[in-house]
This record gives sequence, structure tokens and C-alpha cells, in this order.
Amino acid sequence: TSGSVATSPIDSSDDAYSIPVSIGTPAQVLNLDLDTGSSDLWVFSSLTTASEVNGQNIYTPSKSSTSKLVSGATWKVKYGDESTSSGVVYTDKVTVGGITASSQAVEVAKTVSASFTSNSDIDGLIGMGFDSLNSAKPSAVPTFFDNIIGNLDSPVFTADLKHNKAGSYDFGVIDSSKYTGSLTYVAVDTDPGYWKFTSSGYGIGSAAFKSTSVVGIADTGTTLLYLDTAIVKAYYATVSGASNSATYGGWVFKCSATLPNFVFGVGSAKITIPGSYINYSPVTTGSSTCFGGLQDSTDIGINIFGDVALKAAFVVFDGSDTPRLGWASK
Ligand SMILES: CSC[C@H](NC(=O)[C@H](Cc1ccccc1)OC(=O)N1CCC(N)CC1)C(=O)N[C@@H](CC1CCCCC1)[C@@H](O)COc1ccncc1
Repeated sequence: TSGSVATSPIDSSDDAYSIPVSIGTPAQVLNLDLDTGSSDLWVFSSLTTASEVNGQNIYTPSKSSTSKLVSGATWKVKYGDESTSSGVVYTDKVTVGGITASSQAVEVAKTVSASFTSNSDIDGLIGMGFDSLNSAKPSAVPTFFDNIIGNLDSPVFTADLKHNKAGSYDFGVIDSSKYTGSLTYVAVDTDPGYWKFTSSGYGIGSAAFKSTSVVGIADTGTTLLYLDTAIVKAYYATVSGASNSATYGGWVFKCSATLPNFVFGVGSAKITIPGSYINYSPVTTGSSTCFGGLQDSTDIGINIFGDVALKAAFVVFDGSDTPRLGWASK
């Protein structure tokens, strides 16, 4: 089997990308953030503390004839941006892009942190990382990808994210009409559970490409591109007036600045991120100071190829026995 689901940016800054996910019988549709940087499928629910729900769609297990409590199971996640959520576990029917997992672990939130409450565009996450990142206790529960991979024509899903418009996630098929040229594959290290790979270097604007190994994760759930200090400094050295602001917690510049393209290498292939994607957004609404889409990864401890990078490419997440990532321009 194979399937496809449209994915849309939640706002004009492409802060995150959500997909409609059907849960239960009859179907309850929630908008979840497909996140290759984590491995819990969790949702706002009828069990979520009422004061922590603010406009999100919720999953009500008691209204689903196919829901089952997983007795004794709990979960608790904490993300890189310090946001958290926790709760209990049900199994139920889950359908994405026409593909159904008949008994998917659905982690039902009893509590969520303020940043989730304040984001009415996201009703939860569908983690597509490796099982080692799953937070369920006393034992990890399989991801949606784990549950469907055996039925897929090919053990893959692909990401075709776009700037300010709908893209798609495909399951079980690589649609060659969605990219140009050929796919270049690179090995994935599944420790500690991210889609971690080694980029072969970078180029800033028209400057010569620098061949150097840059280890990072392909993470659909992270908005920006986070790389080593040296690369980030070299990039913003070409943007007059750019500075690393303590006030705003990162590199900022005049919104009117012209930003150079940023190229990253995958094997012998090169992916070009348009400079405009790195003009991420005003630091506050209406400000003429803009926050960069390329930021320093030092405080995170890992380089992250987030949406700013992913939306410049067509990416194959290959979950075969030897996991790998395929990259192509588009
Ligand atoms: C550098 S990991 C920070 C990253 N979270 C982000 O990227 C959020 C995403 C967001 C959230 C809500 C609204 C808009 C955007 O956005 C920002 O942080 N920014 C955008 C807005 C900008 N002003 C500041 C920077 C992150 O935890 N991702 C995790 C998934 C994420 C969690 C929060 C909800 C949305 C999904 C995940 O993949 C990676 O988990 C880890 C990474 C590293 N160790 C531990 C966990």
C-alpha cells in the first residue's frame, strides 16, 4: 500500500507543518505536527486539564468504539524548546493519507505546557523518529511508521515541505514528479534515535563550496536550521548590520537586508536554500529587525536541519534495515 497526505504551514513564517490525522471510530480528525525529531504520537484530549486547552481539537477516547486503555502505561515528553506534555496511553485506529494502523498507541495528554496551550494550530504530534526516543513507560510503544511499514510497497516516507504553501508527506512510494535531478542517499546513524546523517559541506552565496563533514539531524519538527558557530558566523559576516543579539537570542538583521543563498552538501549533491528562506520573520510583529532562519546550534548540542533546510529539498526517510536519507533538489 501507499498513501499521501497534504501538509500545510501553520502560519506565514512556516513555523511548523501539520497534517490531518483520523483517530477512532467514528473518525475524530486532529491536526498533528509530523515530527521526525521525536517518536511519540500524542494528542490533546478530553483528559487534558481544561485550563490547558485553548482552541485545539481534542480526541475523546470514550466516544470511540475502538479505543482501549493500555493499563499501567504512562508517557512524558520534553522537547528541545523546553515544551512538555504527559499522560496515559490508549490504542485506537489511526489513519493518515488513507493508510490505517488498526491498533496504534495514541498517547493521550493529561497535561501540556504553556507553549502547547498557546498554539491552537497544533492538536498534538505524530513522531516519526526511531523507537529509542519514545517516552512511554514501562515500555516504549511503536510509532505510526513502525506499525504501517510492513504494509508499505516500499519502507519509506517522503517529505516535500514548501514555503507558504501546502506540500505533502507520502508513505510507501517515492514520487519522482516531486523532485528534479536524482536522489542522493546518505547513511543514517539511528543513535540516539534521530534521522542523523553527515552533510558533506556548505557554501555561502557565490563563495567556494567548503568540503567538511557536518553531522546533523533531519528534523521536520524544528522550524529553523541550526549549525556550528563557525558556519553561522561566516554566513552573517556577509549580511551588513547582522548581529548575534542577546536580546532576541540569536542572529538578527534588518528585514530589508538581502541574504545570500546557503548551500549544503549531501554526498556529491548540493541543496540550495534561497536566502529568502533565511529571512525567517520579524522579531516581533511589525518590527524592521528580522530573526535569522540559520542559527547557532551550540546551546542545543546537535546540528538540526529543520524546516528552513527541508523545504528546499525533497527528502526520502528510508526505514529499511539500513536506514538512510535520500535528498534531491526540486
Ligand atoms: C532546536 S529544538 C527546538 C524545536 N522546537 C522548535 O523548533 C519550535 C517549533 C515550534 C513550536 C511551536 C510553534 C511554532 C514552532 O520552534 C522554535 O523553537 N522556534 C520557532 C520560532 C522562533 N521564534 C524561535 C525558534 C524542538 O524542540 N523540536 C521538537 C518538536 C517540536 C516540539 C514543540 C512543538 C512542535 C514540535 C523535535 O523535533 C526536536 O526535539 C528535540 C530536539 C533536541 N533535543 C531534544 C528534543
